[in-house]
Amino acid sequence: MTDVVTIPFLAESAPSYAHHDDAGADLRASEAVSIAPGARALVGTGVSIALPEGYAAFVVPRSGLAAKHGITVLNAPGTVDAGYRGEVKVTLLNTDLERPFEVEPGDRIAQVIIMPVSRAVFVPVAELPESARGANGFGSTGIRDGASAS
Ligand SMILES: O=c1ccn([C@H]2C[C@H](O)[C@@H](COP(=O)(O)OP(=O)(O)OP(=O)(O)O)O2)c(=O)[nH]1
Ligand SMILES: [Mg+2]
Repeated sequence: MTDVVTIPFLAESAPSYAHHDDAGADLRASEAVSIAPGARALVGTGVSIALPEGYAAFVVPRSGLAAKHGITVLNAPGTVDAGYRGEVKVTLLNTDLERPFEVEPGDRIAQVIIMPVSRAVFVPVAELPESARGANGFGSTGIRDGASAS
């Protein structure tokens, strides 16, 4: 394990890593919420953190909830700024159009990844340096090898 970042938190318990080498620490719901089919809900975690300057925390979905229940994080990755001292919340979306999803307090509903982030200085220029991709994007390379892009 390298680059251990110390993060002060306010709560009964911290986000927790299921394994020592996991990238994501699980966030627990602090409240019971029923999410109707196709609906979203802002779910509290009860946790507030103080990230060191130069870091951010990204709230991302758990694959098991996505694959088994159609639950995702609507704004993934949710961005927690270093200066944010409020409660970390998770915007869950129930993509299942038939079954509601029940959140109970303590349920591990999402995970948070702590990352160093660069601070940019945006500099206006007359033209940008050339690149192989240029302005191509949004499917320009296609999906299947050997087929023309569409
Ligand atoms: O999934 C998330 C995303 C954000 N936040 C908190 C921490 C973050 O620092 C703050 C603002 O997030 P963001 O910048 O994404 O939201 P905004 O809509 O731009 O709000 P603001 O105008 O407050 O920046 O909300 C969360 O708790 N969970
Ligand atoms: Mg913002």
